Amino acid sequence: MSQAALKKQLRQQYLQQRQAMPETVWQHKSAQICQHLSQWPIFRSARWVYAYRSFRREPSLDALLIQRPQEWGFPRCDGQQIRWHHSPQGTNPAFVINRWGLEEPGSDWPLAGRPDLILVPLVACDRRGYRLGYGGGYYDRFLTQKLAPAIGIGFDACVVNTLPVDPWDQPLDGICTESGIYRNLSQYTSHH
Ligand SMILES: Nc1nc2c(c(=O)[nH]1)N(C=O)[C@@H](CNc1ccc(C(=O)N[C@@H](CCC(=O)O)C(=O)O)cc1)CN2
Ligand SMILES: Nc1ncnc2c1ncn2[C@@H]1O[C@H](COP(=O)(O)OP(=O)(O)OP(=O)(O)O)[C@@H](O)[C@H]1O
Repeated sequence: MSQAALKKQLRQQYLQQRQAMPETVWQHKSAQICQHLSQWPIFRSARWVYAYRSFRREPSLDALLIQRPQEWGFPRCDGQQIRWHHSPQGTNPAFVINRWGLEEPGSDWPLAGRPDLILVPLVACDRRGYRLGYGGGYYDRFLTQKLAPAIGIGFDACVVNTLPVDPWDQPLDGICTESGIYRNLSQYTSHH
């Protein structure tokens, strides 16, 4: 099987597993992830945090977005690139639903500042920090800029020993799951 086909198969497997998660479990685990992040010094001292809107049962960061008067950047797909937009404070701008059904900032929102921390949604991730996403290569292209620590956000069930790696894959600097934050992924012991 080609590497692309293998990645596709793994992507389907992990997405199916995640979609089967009951909503209450998803809410509880998302809240745990938000709790870990909100207590993490690197998060607390970050001014600009690049985040995402939960899609297909990705961990929800809503509890943080509400709680923290931080400067948040959200991704908008513009051709092959991600553009990061700022959601202005004190207002509640309506996200736009894009062609995948994903919530994006409007193209007229102001651009975000340079990130201090990047929260990267995972489909799956391995102990070396290599991740599997939706297959668009958006984060791989963006993370080559190495603007800030990139922390994968996912549930324990999506962390595996090894994923197939392509030359363009950018390893993450850590992950946060419902069981904690792992800067050096070798510290991560399986929770499932
Ligand atoms: N919440 C969230 N926002 C995000 C991302 C993300 O992973 N999570 N992205 C991270 O990149 C970007 C969006 N990337 C995406 C890439 C592909 C598909 C998608 O659904 N693709 C089709 C076909 C894929 C294929 O060609 O095989 C599909 O899966 O059906 C969705 C989002 C930017 N915003
Ligand atoms: N730095 C880059 N420059 C050009 N193309 C890239 C780059 N990084 C990734 N790509 C392309 O993007 C696609 C990424 O596929 P892959 O299956 O690794 O995506 P993914 O990591 O799951 O997706 P995503 O990063 O969107 O979550 C590949 O077709 C690859 O050729």
